[in-house]
Amino acid sequence: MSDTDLPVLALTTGEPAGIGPELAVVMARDMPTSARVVAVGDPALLEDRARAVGCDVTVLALAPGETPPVPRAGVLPVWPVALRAPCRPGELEARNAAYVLETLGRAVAACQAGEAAGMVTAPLHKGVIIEAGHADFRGHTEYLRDACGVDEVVMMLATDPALHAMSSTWHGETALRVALATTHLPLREVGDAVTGPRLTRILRILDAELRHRFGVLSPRILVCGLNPHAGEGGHLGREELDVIIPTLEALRAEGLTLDGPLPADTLFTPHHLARADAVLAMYHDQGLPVLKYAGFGRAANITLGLPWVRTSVDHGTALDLAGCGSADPGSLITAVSLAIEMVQRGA
Ligand SMILES: NC(=O)c1ccc[n+]([C@@H]2O[C@H](COP(=O)([O-])OP(=O)(O)OC[C@H]3O[C@@H](n4cnc5c(N)ncnc54)[C@H](O)[C@@H]3O)[C@@H](O)[C@H]2O)c1
Ligand SMILES: N[C@H](C(=O)O)[C@H](O)COP(=O)(O)O
Repeated sequence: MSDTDLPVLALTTGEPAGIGPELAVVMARDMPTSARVVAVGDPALLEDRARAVGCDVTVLALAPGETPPVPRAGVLPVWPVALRAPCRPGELEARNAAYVLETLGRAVAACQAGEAAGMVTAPLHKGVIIEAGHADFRGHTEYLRDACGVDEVVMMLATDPALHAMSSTWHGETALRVALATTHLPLREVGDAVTGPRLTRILRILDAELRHRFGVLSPRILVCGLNPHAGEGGHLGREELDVIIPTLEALRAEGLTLDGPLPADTLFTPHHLARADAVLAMYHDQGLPVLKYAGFGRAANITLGLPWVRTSVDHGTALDLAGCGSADPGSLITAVSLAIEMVQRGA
C-alpha cells in the first residue's frame, strides 16, 4: 500500500478533563505508520496536556476534514474542535459536554463522508453529558447506533489475545470476548429489556460480525442466563424458560451455534470458555468485570453492527490521574492497532 492509500482513522480525544487527551499525545510518540490517525479535539488542549505530562509531540492542527499527512512518530495531526470553556485536568465542566459531542459528530461525519475508514474513541464522561442537558445520552455505543440509524448494535469487549485472532486458536487463560445483551441500563430495568426480539437481533449481529470481522468460520457463542443458576429450572426466575431458551432454540434452527443459557458464574471457567468464540452476557456488570479482571489495560471495546469500524478503550476518564502522566496508554494503543487491523482487512 502506498503512503497516499493509507486509511484515515479519526481518534476522538474524549472528556477534556480526563486522561483521553494525554493518552492521544502519548500514543503519537510512536505513531503507527500503517494508517493516518487524526485526533479530533482542541489543539491547544492537546499541546497543554503534552507539556503537562512531559511528552515531546508536535500537535499539527489541520483544516476540518483535511487529509492528514503521512504519519510520523512524534506528530499528532488534529481536526480542530474548540473547547467551550477552560479546562483543568480532573475537573469536569458541563459547558464542555457540547465539545465532547461535537468531536463525536465530526468523527461520525468523516466516516459517513468516506474521509475516514473508522473511528477510535478515548473515554468520555457520561454523567457530565447527561447533566449538561442531554438526558438521553447513555454512551458512545448508543450514540453511534442512533447516529447511524441502525436498529441495534452490539458492545463487545475483548482482551488482547482475542482481538487479532482469525480462528478459534486464540483460547488461553486471559483470552476472552464478551458481548452484552443490554448496555447502559439501570439494573432494575434489565429484566424487562431481555426480550426475544432484542436477543435475536443481538445474537444475529454477534454471529455475523464474528465471521465477518474476526474470521471465525463457525462461531460458537456461550449465552449467560439472567438469574442465579440460570433460573434453577424456574425456581429462581422465569426469564430463561419464558424468553431465553425459546429464542436460542429458534436461532439454532437458523444455524447459529449457541450454548446456554448457562449459569454465568460457572460459564466463565476454562472448561466452558475453551470451546467458545464469544460469550453473551445479559447485562453490563455480569460480563465486564470478568473481562476487565482478565485483561484491563490491554483490552478494547468494539461496536459491532455499524457500517464502519469503531473501537475504544477498556477504561474510563480516570479523572484522578488526568494531567499526572501516570495513565497507562496500553488500551488506547490496543484499540488503535485493532482498528487499523480491521480496516486493513476490509472488515
Ligand atoms: N470508553 C468510554 O468512554 C468509557 C469506558 C468506561 C467508563 N467510562 C466513563 O468514565 C467515567 C469514570 O468511570 P470509572 O471511574 O468507573 O472508571 P475509570 O476506568 O475511569 O477508573 C477506574 C480506575 O481505573 C484507573 N484507570 C482507568 N484508566 C486507567 C489507565 N489508562 N491507566 C491507569 N489507571 C487507569 C482509574 O485511575 C481508577 O482508579 C464514567 O463516566 C464512565 O461512564 C467511559
Ligand atoms: N461499558 C463500557 C465499559 O465499561 O468499558 C464503557 O462504559 C464504554 O461504553 P461506550 O463505548 O458505549 O461509551
